[in-house]
Amino acid sequence: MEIKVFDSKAALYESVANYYVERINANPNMTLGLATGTTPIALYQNLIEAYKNGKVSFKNVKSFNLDEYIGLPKDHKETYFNFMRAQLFNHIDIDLNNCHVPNGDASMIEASIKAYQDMLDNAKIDIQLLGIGSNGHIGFNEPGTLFDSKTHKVVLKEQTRIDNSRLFNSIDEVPTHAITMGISDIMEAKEVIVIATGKNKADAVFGMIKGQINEELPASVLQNHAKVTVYLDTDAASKL
Ligand SMILES: N[C@@H]1[C@@H](O)[C@H](O)[C@@H](COP(=O)(O)O)O[C@@H]1O
Repeated sequence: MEIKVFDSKAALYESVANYYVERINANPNMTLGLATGTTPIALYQNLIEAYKNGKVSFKNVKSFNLDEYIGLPKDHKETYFNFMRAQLFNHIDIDLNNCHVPNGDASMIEASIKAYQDMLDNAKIDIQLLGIGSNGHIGFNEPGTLFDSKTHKVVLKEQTRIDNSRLFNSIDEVPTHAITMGISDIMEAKEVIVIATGKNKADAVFGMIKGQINEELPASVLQNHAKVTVYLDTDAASKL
Protein backbone atom coordinates (compact mmCIF):
# COMPACT_ATOMS: atom_id res chain seq x y z
CA MET A 1 0.00 0.00 0.00
CA GLU A 2 1.19 3.46 -0.79
CA ILE A 3 0.06 6.03 1.79
CA LYS A 4 -0.14 9.72 0.96
CA VAL A 5 -0.95 12.21 3.71
CA PHE A 6 -1.96 15.80 2.90
CA ASP A 7 -2.06 18.91 5.09
CA SER A 8 -5.18 20.17 3.37
CA LYS A 9 -8.16 18.55 1.73
CA ALA A 10 -7.71 20.86 -1.25
CA ALA A 11 -4.23 19.47 -1.87
CA LEU A 12 -5.47 15.90 -1.41
CA TYR A 13 -8.29 16.22 -3.91
CA GLU A 14 -6.14 18.10 -6.41
CA SER A 15 -3.57 15.34 -6.29
CA VAL A 16 -6.04 12.49 -6.73
CA ALA A 17 -7.92 14.34 -9.51
CA ASN A 18 -4.66 15.01 -11.36
CA TYR A 19 -3.88 11.33 -11.15
CA TYR A 20 -7.25 10.38 -12.65
CA VAL A 21 -6.84 12.93 -15.46
CA GLU A 22 -3.40 11.57 -16.27
CA ARG A 23 -4.61 7.96 -16.25
CA ILE A 24 -7.74 8.63 -18.33
CA ASN A 25 -5.70 10.55 -20.89
CA ALA A 26 -3.33 7.60 -21.12
CA ASN A 27 -6.25 5.18 -21.54
CA PRO A 28 -9.43 6.97 -22.66
CA ASN A 29 -11.37 3.67 -22.79
CA MET A 30 -10.79 2.80 -19.19
CA THR A 31 -13.29 1.31 -16.79
CA LEU A 32 -13.69 3.15 -13.51
CA GLY A 33 -15.11 1.72 -10.32
CA LEU A 34 -16.89 4.64 -8.67
CA ALA A 35 -18.04 5.33 -5.14
CA THR A 36 -20.63 7.44 -3.35
CA GLY A 37 -20.74 9.04 0.09
CA THR A 38 -19.44 12.48 0.97
CA THR A 39 -15.79 11.59 0.44
CA PRO A 40 -15.67 11.41 -3.38
CA ILE A 41 -17.70 14.60 -3.96
CA ALA A 42 -14.68 16.93 -4.04
CA LEU A 43 -12.89 14.55 -6.40
CA TYR A 44 -15.88 14.61 -8.73
CA GLN A 45 -15.95 18.42 -8.56
CA ASN A 46 -12.29 18.53 -9.56
CA LEU A 47 -12.92 16.12 -12.43
CA ILE A 48 -15.86 18.20 -13.67
CA GLU A 49 -13.61 21.26 -13.58
CA ALA A 50 -10.90 19.42 -15.52
CA TYR A 51 -13.48 18.34 -18.10
CA LYS A 52 -14.80 21.91 -18.45
CA ASN A 53 -11.25 23.17 -18.93
CA GLY A 54 -10.69 20.67 -21.73
CA LYS A 55 -8.12 18.66 -19.79
CA VAL A 56 -9.96 15.33 -19.95
CA SER A 57 -12.82 13.60 -21.76
CA PHE A 58 -14.96 10.77 -20.39
CA LYS A 59 -16.54 10.01 -23.77
CA ASN A 60 -15.27 6.44 -23.90
CA VAL A 61 -15.00 5.79 -20.17
CA LYS A 62 -17.16 3.07 -18.63
CA SER A 63 -18.11 2.99 -14.96
CA PHE A 64 -19.42 0.65 -12.32
CA ASN A 65 -20.64 1.89 -8.98
CA LEU A 66 -20.06 -0.09 -5.84
CA ASP A 67 -23.49 -0.19 -4.33
CA GLU A 68 -27.06 1.07 -3.98
CA TYR A 69 -29.69 1.33 -1.27
CA ILE A 70 -32.62 -1.05 -1.56
CA GLY A 71 -36.15 0.32 -1.60
CA LEU A 72 -35.73 4.08 -1.85
CA PRO A 73 -38.25 5.80 -4.14
CA LYS A 74 -36.73 6.20 -7.64
CA ASP A 75 -36.76 10.00 -7.39
CA HIS A 76 -35.13 10.14 -3.92
CA LYS A 77 -32.02 12.31 -4.08
CA GLU A 78 -30.03 9.83 -1.96
CA THR A 79 -30.32 6.87 -4.31
CA TYR A 80 -26.79 6.33 -5.54
CA PHE A 81 -28.19 6.34 -9.08
CA ASN A 82 -29.41 9.93 -8.60
CA PHE A 83 -26.34 10.93 -6.56
CA MET A 84 -24.00 9.92 -9.38
CA ARG A 85 -25.97 11.89 -11.94
CA ALA A 86 -26.14 14.98 -9.73
CA GLN A 87 -22.52 14.88 -8.56
CA LEU A 88 -20.75 13.75 -11.74
CA PHE A 89 -22.44 12.18 -14.75
CA ASN A 90 -24.72 15.12 -15.66
CA HIS A 91 -21.74 17.47 -15.81
CA ILE A 92 -19.30 15.52 -18.01
CA ASP A 93 -19.40 13.92 -21.46
CA ILE A 94 -19.71 10.32 -20.25
CA ASP A 95 -22.24 8.14 -22.10
CA LEU A 96 -24.92 7.22 -19.54
CA ASN A 97 -25.33 3.84 -21.27
CA ASN A 98 -21.82 3.06 -20.05
CA CYS A 99 -22.54 4.02 -16.42
CA HIS A 100 -23.67 1.16 -14.24
CA VAL A 101 -25.21 1.37 -10.76
CA PRO A 102 -26.83 -1.69 -9.14
CA ASN A 103 -30.62 -1.59 -9.30
CA GLY A 104 -32.07 -1.22 -5.79
CA ASP A 105 -35.70 -1.90 -6.73
CA ALA A 106 -36.89 -4.07 -3.82
CA SER A 107 -39.18 -6.16 -6.02
CA MET A 108 -36.35 -7.56 -8.16
CA ILE A 109 -33.24 -7.79 -6.01
CA GLU A 110 -32.26 -11.33 -6.95
CA ALA A 111 -32.41 -10.43 -10.66
CA SER A 112 -30.44 -7.20 -10.03
CA ILE A 113 -27.72 -9.07 -8.17
CA LYS A 114 -27.35 -11.56 -11.01
CA ALA A 115 -27.43 -8.87 -13.72
CA TYR A 116 -24.79 -6.79 -11.94
CA GLN A 117 -22.51 -9.73 -11.28
CA ASP A 118 -22.76 -10.81 -14.93
CA MET A 119 -21.70 -7.33 -16.02
CA LEU A 120 -18.81 -7.26 -13.55
CA ASP A 121 -17.65 -10.69 -14.66
CA ASN A 122 -17.43 -9.38 -18.20
CA ALA A 123 -15.60 -6.19 -17.25
CA LYS A 124 -12.20 -5.37 -15.83
CA ILE A 125 -12.10 -2.39 -13.53
CA ASP A 126 -8.93 -0.39 -14.09
CA ILE A 127 -9.20 1.87 -11.04
CA GLN A 128 -11.59 1.21 -8.17
CA LEU A 129 -12.30 4.24 -6.00
CA LEU A 130 -13.22 3.60 -2.38
CA GLY A 131 -14.25 5.58 0.64
CA ILE A 132 -14.32 3.82 3.98
CA GLY A 133 -17.08 3.53 6.56
CA SER A 134 -16.26 4.44 10.16
CA ASN A 135 -16.59 0.70 10.94
CA GLY A 136 -14.19 -0.21 8.14
CA HIS A 137 -16.77 -1.13 5.51
CA ILE A 138 -15.98 -0.78 1.81
CA GLY A 139 -18.85 -0.44 -0.63
CA PHE A 140 -21.58 -1.73 1.66
CA ASN A 141 -19.54 -4.75 2.70
CA GLU A 142 -20.11 -4.53 6.43
CA PRO A 143 -17.91 -6.13 9.13
CA GLY A 144 -18.23 -9.91 8.94
CA THR A 145 -18.64 -10.02 5.14
CA LEU A 146 -16.68 -12.91 3.65
CA PHE A 147 -13.61 -11.89 1.68
CA ASP A 148 -14.71 -14.15 -1.18
CA SER A 149 -18.11 -12.44 -1.48
CA LYS A 150 -19.58 -11.40 -4.84
CA THR A 151 -22.45 -8.96 -5.45
CA HIS A 152 -25.01 -9.52 -2.71
CA LYS A 153 -27.77 -8.06 -0.57
CA VAL A 154 -26.75 -6.71 2.84
CA VAL A 155 -28.39 -5.69 6.07
CA LEU A 156 -26.88 -2.33 6.97
CA LYS A 157 -25.26 -2.06 10.41
CA GLU A 158 -26.82 0.39 12.83
CA GLN A 159 -23.59 2.45 12.82
CA THR A 160 -23.74 2.80 9.04
CA ARG A 161 -27.38 3.91 9.17
CA ILE A 162 -26.52 6.44 11.89
CA ASP A 163 -23.51 7.74 9.89
CA ASN A 164 -25.56 8.08 6.72
CA SER A 165 -28.65 9.54 8.43
CA ARG A 166 -27.16 13.04 8.15
CA LEU A 167 -28.17 12.94 4.49
CA PHE A 168 -31.79 11.99 5.25
CA ASN A 169 -34.59 13.75 7.14
CA SER A 170 -34.40 11.16 9.92
CA ILE A 171 -32.80 7.81 10.64
CA ASP A 172 -36.13 6.10 9.94
CA GLU A 173 -35.80 7.16 6.33
CA VAL A 174 -32.38 5.48 5.94
CA PRO A 175 -32.86 2.13 4.20
CA THR A 176 -32.13 -1.01 6.21
CA HIS A 177 -30.79 -2.97 3.22
CA ALA A 178 -28.51 -2.42 0.27
CA ILE A 179 -27.00 -4.22 -2.70
CA THR A 180 -23.22 -4.13 -3.02
CA MET A 181 -20.38 -5.42 -5.12
CA GLY A 182 -18.62 -8.09 -3.10
CA ILE A 183 -15.16 -7.90 -1.59
CA SER A 184 -13.72 -10.29 -4.16
CA ASP A 185 -15.14 -8.07 -6.94
CA ILE A 186 -13.35 -5.07 -5.42
CA MET A 187 -10.13 -7.05 -5.09
CA GLU A 188 -10.24 -7.93 -8.79
CA ALA A 189 -9.75 -4.29 -9.82
CA LYS A 190 -6.30 -3.70 -11.30
CA GLU A 191 -5.76 -0.77 -8.99
CA VAL A 192 -7.52 0.66 -5.93
CA ILE A 193 -7.60 4.25 -4.67
CA VAL A 194 -8.91 4.87 -1.16
CA ILE A 195 -9.72 8.35 0.12
CA ALA A 196 -10.40 9.06 3.80
CA THR A 197 -10.66 12.36 5.61
CA GLY A 198 -11.62 13.38 9.14
CA LYS A 199 -11.02 12.10 12.67
CA ASN A 200 -14.04 9.77 12.59
CA LYS A 201 -12.21 7.65 10.01
CA ALA A 202 -8.91 7.42 11.93
CA ASP A 203 -9.63 4.06 13.62
CA ALA A 204 -10.88 2.45 10.43
CA VAL A 205 -7.87 3.81 8.53
CA PHE A 206 -5.53 2.38 11.17
CA GLY A 207 -7.22 -1.02 10.88
CA MET A 208 -7.09 -0.92 7.10
CA ILE A 209 -3.36 -0.18 7.00
CA LYS A 210 -1.87 -1.56 10.19
CA GLY A 211 -4.48 -3.88 11.64
CA GLN A 212 -4.77 -7.63 11.25
CA ILE A 213 -6.27 -8.73 7.98
CA ASN A 214 -9.65 -9.74 9.27
CA GLU A 215 -13.22 -9.95 8.00
CA GLU A 216 -14.29 -7.88 11.02
CA LEU A 217 -12.58 -4.92 9.33
CA PRO A 218 -13.41 -5.35 5.63
CA ALA A 219 -10.96 -2.68 4.39
CA SER A 220 -8.04 -4.64 5.89
CA VAL A 221 -8.33 -7.01 2.92
CA LEU A 222 -6.73 -4.27 0.83
CA GLN A 223 -3.37 -5.16 2.42
CA ASN A 224 -3.54 -8.21 0.13
CA HIS A 225 -4.01 -6.13 -3.04
CA ALA A 226 -0.96 -5.50 -5.22
CA LYS A 227 -1.70 -1.85 -6.05
CA VAL A 228 -3.48 0.34 -3.52
CA THR A 229 -2.91 4.05 -2.94
CA VAL A 230 -4.47 5.63 0.14
CA TYR A 231 -5.05 9.39 0.18
CA LEU A 232 -5.49 10.75 3.72
CA ASP A 233 -5.76 14.09 5.43
CA THR A 234 -3.85 14.53 8.69
CA ASP A 235 -6.98 13.79 10.77
CA ALA A 236 -7.68 10.46 9.07
CA ALA A 237 -3.98 9.61 9.39
CA SER A 238 -3.76 10.67 13.05
CA LYS A 239 -3.66 7.11 14.50
CA LEU A 240 -1.07 5.70 12.13
N1 LIG B 1 -21.73 2.86 0.75
C1 LIG B 1 -21.02 4.04 1.08
C2 LIG B 1 -19.53 3.76 1.08
O1 LIG B 1 -19.13 3.44 -0.25
C3 LIG B 1 -18.78 4.96 1.61
O2 LIG B 1 -17.41 4.76 1.52
C4 LIG B 1 -19.19 5.20 3.04
C5 LIG B 1 -18.48 6.38 3.68
O3 LIG B 1 -19.19 7.53 3.41
P1 LIG B 1 -18.65 9.00 3.58
O4 LIG B 1 -17.70 9.21 2.46
O5 LIG B 1 -19.87 9.85 3.43
O6 LIG B 1 -18.03 9.08 4.90
O7 LIG B 1 -20.57 5.48 3.05
C6 LIG B 1 -21.47 4.62 2.42
O8 LIG B 1 -21.81 3.68 3.34
